[in-house]
Amino acid sequence: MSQPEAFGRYRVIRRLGSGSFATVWLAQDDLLNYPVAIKVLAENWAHQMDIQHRFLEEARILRQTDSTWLVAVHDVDVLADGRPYMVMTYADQGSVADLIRRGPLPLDEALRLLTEIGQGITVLHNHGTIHRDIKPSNVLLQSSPVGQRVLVADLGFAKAIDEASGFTAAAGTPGYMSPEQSIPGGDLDVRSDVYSLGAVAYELITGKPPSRPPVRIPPGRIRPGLPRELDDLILSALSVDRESRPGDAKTFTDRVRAIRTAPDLTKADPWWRRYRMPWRRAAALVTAAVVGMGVLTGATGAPGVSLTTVRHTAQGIRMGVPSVWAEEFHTDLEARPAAAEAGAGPGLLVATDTEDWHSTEVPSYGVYATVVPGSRALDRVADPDPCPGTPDRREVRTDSWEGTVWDWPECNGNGSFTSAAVHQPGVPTTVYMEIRQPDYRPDLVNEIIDRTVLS
Ligand SMILES: Nc1ncnc2c1ncn2[C@@H]1O[C@H](COP(=O)(O)OP(=O)(O)OP(=O)(O)O)[C@@H](O)[C@H]1O
Repeated sequence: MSQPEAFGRYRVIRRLGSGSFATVWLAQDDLLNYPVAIKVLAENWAHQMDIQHRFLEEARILRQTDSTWLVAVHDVDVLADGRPYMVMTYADQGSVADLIRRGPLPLDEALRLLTEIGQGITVLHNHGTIHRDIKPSNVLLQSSPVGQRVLVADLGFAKAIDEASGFTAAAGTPGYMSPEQSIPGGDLDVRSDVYSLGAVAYELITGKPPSRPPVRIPPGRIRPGLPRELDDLILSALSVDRESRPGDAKTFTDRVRAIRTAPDLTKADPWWRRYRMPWRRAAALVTAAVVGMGVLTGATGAPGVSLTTVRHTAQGIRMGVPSVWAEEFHTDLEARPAAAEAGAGPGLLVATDTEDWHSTEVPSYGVYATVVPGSRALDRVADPDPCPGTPDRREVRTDSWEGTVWDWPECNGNGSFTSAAVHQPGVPTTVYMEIRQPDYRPDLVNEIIDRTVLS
């Protein structure tokens, strides 16, 4: 759409962006000398009555609710060609999605934003409306004399609560929408929005949206040191069973507020979290802070590979991991069933993707290690079939370690998979390891085992 000169008395300045149904323009109200955002329904939708109805319904809800926490609609009108438009508050500071992209937010700021978003959704729930598409890009930010203000926007999917309990078409954004929203015909209530609030909370705090439901990894695993109540609240909001979620946006928001005002909150945020920096650097600092990390470069038995030493003090284990794999870590990952049955506790994982480590259908490269009491043979601790086919079996014997290794040089199209059970000569403690590599290198497996130290 080329830039129009004006919509009524509003002089167009520039395009702010386009979504699936509309284009939004920045314009100036010359009469009141004030900037506004104007959302115009796209031409190809303007003659579809249901879309036009939904567009006007969005404007009506925003006009009727008239809340500090929601984008306000000042006016609606129709262009000569039949396209309706609405005149809204201009959010001059982008969206929460832009903010998250810039790096981790200090915990207090993340919780402030979450409280304000929750207040906006509470206003909608009190009005009898379910938003159905809460996500960081639909939460806008506006500067105000008292600082930055949240404006919940984009009610294009919003629905009256009493209509939503009957047949409801699937709508929402994957990653943020509740499991029941993806079922066409499913009946919805305000707890679908509570799920999305949980997903936004997860992303505000960790920098990434939660995995597909069921979500099992608490945000505190990714950002250690969070108050326990916050982990519990976010995981409960993300429950597949909506009975286990907080009952509505107000209940959720009240709990966020209580966590935010608890006296020891600042202790949960180490000094370096109070500064903005790219997520990757912050993640490296988390690794350093929690497991203790040093980088070993130079001569290693595996040429061309620089190893990062990671140490997990509580489990008394130290490992060398190729630095390029040391992107994420998990200090407490449950072992696979066979190792767990043999007595293995949760172990240390350092990998490119820690979320789906146990699925060999998903690419992830790294090392997992856990300790099993006693001298255990590999076939007593390793799953026999993490990958299709029969593994290559070999024995390892170094100065420090002896044991057995199974290698699947090619596993489900996602590189190689190695299981190993090793112990120090004469010491009745077994280390069970899994190593996943993009290209199979047995010399690197040997190197990783050789450098592992138990204390
Ligand atoms: N009131 C506003 N002030 C400033 N920018 C806005 C405002 N409303 C929308 N925008 C921006 O305009 C763009 C288009 O918004 P729109 O709501 O049409 O779609 P979207 O949310 O990006 O996508 P979709 O509707 O497909 O989910 C977005 O970049 C949005 O941030």
